[in-house]
Amino acid sequence: MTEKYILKCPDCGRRIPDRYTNVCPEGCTGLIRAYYQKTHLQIQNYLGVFRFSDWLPIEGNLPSDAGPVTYKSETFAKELGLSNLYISFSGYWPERGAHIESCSFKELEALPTTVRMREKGNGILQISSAGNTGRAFCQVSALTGAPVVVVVPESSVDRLWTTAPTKNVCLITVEGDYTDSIEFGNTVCTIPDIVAEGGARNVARRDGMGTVMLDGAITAGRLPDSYFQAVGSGTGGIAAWEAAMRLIGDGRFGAILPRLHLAQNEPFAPMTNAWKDGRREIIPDKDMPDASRTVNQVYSNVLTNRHPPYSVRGGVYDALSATGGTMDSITNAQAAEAEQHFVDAEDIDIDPAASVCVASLIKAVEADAVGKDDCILLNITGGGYKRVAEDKNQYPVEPSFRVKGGAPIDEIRRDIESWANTHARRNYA
Ligand SMILES: Cc1ncc(COP(=O)(O)O)c(C=O)c1O
Repeated sequence: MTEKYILKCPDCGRRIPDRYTNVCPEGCTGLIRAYYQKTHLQIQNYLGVFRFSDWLPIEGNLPSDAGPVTYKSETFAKELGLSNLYISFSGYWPERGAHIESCSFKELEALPTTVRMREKGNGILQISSAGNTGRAFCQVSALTGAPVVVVVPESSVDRLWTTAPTKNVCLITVEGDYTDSIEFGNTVCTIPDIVAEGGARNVARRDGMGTVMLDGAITAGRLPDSYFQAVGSGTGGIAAWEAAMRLIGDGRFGAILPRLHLAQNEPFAPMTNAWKDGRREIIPDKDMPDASRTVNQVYSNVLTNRHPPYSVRGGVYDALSATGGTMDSITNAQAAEAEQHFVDAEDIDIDPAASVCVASLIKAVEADAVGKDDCILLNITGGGYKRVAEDKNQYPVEPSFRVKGGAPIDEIRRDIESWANTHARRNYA
């Protein structure tokens, strides 16, 4: 291999040229994966996530110090009786060197994705989000000037802010939930020059998230025995598995895949239900009955994806199978209690999704599902909201368009087209 990386389809094995390609041109459904020329990871002399450029599907980088930060826990670990608990924190906590100002690991996806579009694509990224992913892409747009179209439920609009002013964001709010924003986002992508970011299918997104596992293994000096994360789409779990396979190939971090412990939030836990039933398929009536009501009853609504990449080849089911993984579901009360416990011990506020993850660790410890001396990587996927508000200005992102209940895109198509025409060809950093 002479190129830095190649893309391959897991279904037909075909090698795919990267033109910001997220699906196999043969029509296969599996998740395309990136294979890197360097099997030995060398930390690059950049800041943040770009330190791991060897294993990111990009050539360049961005001047950002946002990246995952891993440290060995003392207080919380002691309270749980764990001797080897590593916390990977993706958020804002400058005292620990954590500088993700949009406060979640979604910025680890947004940074390399923006570079990949600049290098391999030729369009404006479109992102549908329950809030955190949208905010991450707005933040990267504020940093680089890259144009983005973000679609969120109206109720999430307060989550859309940046720490620098944005000039190239087209924010569209829709009446409804996360699924409604995904559906409207798909129609927005029928407009020329607007390109779906790709979600779990986007290798830059997965490998950006996979840097949590890389940073964790480098800090601990080995692959962890267990990895804990709260999931909505499960992309972070898939990414952790893929990164762990690369680390095994590197040879310096051990030869055993970490066991994935993924958690969802009751009463919306379709992947947990399917996995516990031993199924590769999610059966909507069985695994997420009354979804439009239950998605509004959870502690963390970023975990309410109704179409997760669970069954597809290279998806969550395969990641769990390969790692001997587990799936748990956490009640709102367990999440709230775990959050308080974590905040008191570690002294930083965390995202509700991270609280779900902390609760799943506590349950696993209580059930002896992990050993007291196991090397454990706890992915705190978001936090530091209070901390960032103390240090930084926060600029709300104002909606450009507000779409009322099920209104067709035709009413605003021309306006979005003209926005795209004025923004598509602007250069950005
Ligand atoms: C803070 C936070 N944690 C966890 C998740 C779940 O991530 P995944 O897409 O890997 O399931 C999300 C999704 O938006 C999130 O915002």
